[in-house]
Amino acid sequence: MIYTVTLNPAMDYHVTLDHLQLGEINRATADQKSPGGKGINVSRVLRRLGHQSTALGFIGGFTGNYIRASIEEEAIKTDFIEVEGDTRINVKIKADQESEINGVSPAIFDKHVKALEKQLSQLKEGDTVVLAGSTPPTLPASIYAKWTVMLKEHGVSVYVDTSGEALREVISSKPTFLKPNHHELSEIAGVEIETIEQAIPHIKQLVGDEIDYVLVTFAGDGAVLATKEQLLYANAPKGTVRNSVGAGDSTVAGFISALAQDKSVEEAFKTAIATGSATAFSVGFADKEAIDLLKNEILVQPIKERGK
Ligand SMILES: Nc1ncnc2c1ncn2[C@@H]1O[C@H](COP(=O)(O)OP(=O)(O)OP(=O)(O)O)[C@@H](O)[C@H]1O
Ligand SMILES: O=P(O)(O)OC[C@@]1(O)O[C@H](CO)[C@@H](O)[C@@H]1O
Repeated sequence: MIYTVTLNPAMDYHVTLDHLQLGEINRATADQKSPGGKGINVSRVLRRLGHQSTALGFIGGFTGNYIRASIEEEAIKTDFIEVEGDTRINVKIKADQESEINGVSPAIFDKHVKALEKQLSQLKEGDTVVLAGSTPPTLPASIYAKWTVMLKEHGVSVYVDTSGEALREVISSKPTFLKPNHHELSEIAGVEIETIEQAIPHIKQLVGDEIDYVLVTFAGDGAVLATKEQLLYANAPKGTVRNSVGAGDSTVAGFISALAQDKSVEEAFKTAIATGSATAFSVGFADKEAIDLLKNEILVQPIKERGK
């Protein structure tokens, strides 16, 4: 079974306007709400790719009810822990450029964490868990690392997509899969990384730290996937970006989907990038038809390192 964990879900409120004028009243030309948070997005894209998953995490209040109802409507299983405060609202502004204001998590207490840990402790060999998104400020940044150790001891594959301190902390717990974008890789490495060439030693270091799959995305400039045996590059297909919210989550879902169908690592990488780009080129999330079409535009090739 596949489980996604979203500790800090959100009702995403997307507003479109021609131009954002700070310090003025801005009037949207369109708006839309959607259930969000990285793990929840992974569950939604997995569903579109034909896979069932159970969405776990903390939800509360009217926004929490909205999230549960909307994703259950998409036939996604949920087993959320209820918290007292309202799940946050994240504002996604699409004007001349994209801007985001992510809200604050409701307080999460020990009893909530214990309830989630009980669920996670029941997972078995062969299960897959996605730990995705920010960790609420009332929880230690080491929480993903702690759970990764416990889950891997139970034979569970652990996919992690997070940022900041939680990302730095999780590396030593050896998750199965890590998906930093190049800005997050810079944070891990402590140096600015702008090119694939600059990224390679740091990506190899993560594989050396015994992470099975390290997938680093460079938005429209392609991506690198490293395993112990392979170092691969994939181009990103060309297209008009309509919405980059959830593109990274779609990448994770595409990778899991292909491996769940016993596809090769190269095919999983190609599916991951096609799924990420199909979402970037869509108004909402990618659908399977768009993903399959984009796969034809992606070439996965080994990276030849200088002097080797
Ligand atoms: N300009 C683009 N052109 C084509 N594909 C894109 C573009 N931007 C993003 N993507 C697709 O989305 C994937 C993830 O993008 P990115 O590197 O921005 O990761 P991220 O920051 O985790 O994403 P998110 O926007 O969800 O936070 C890329 O690997 C690519 O497949
Ligand atoms: O604040 P976090 O947890 O880092 O990210 C949350 C978020 O921006 O990520 C998703 C897109 O990846 C959105 O649905 C959601 O609003």
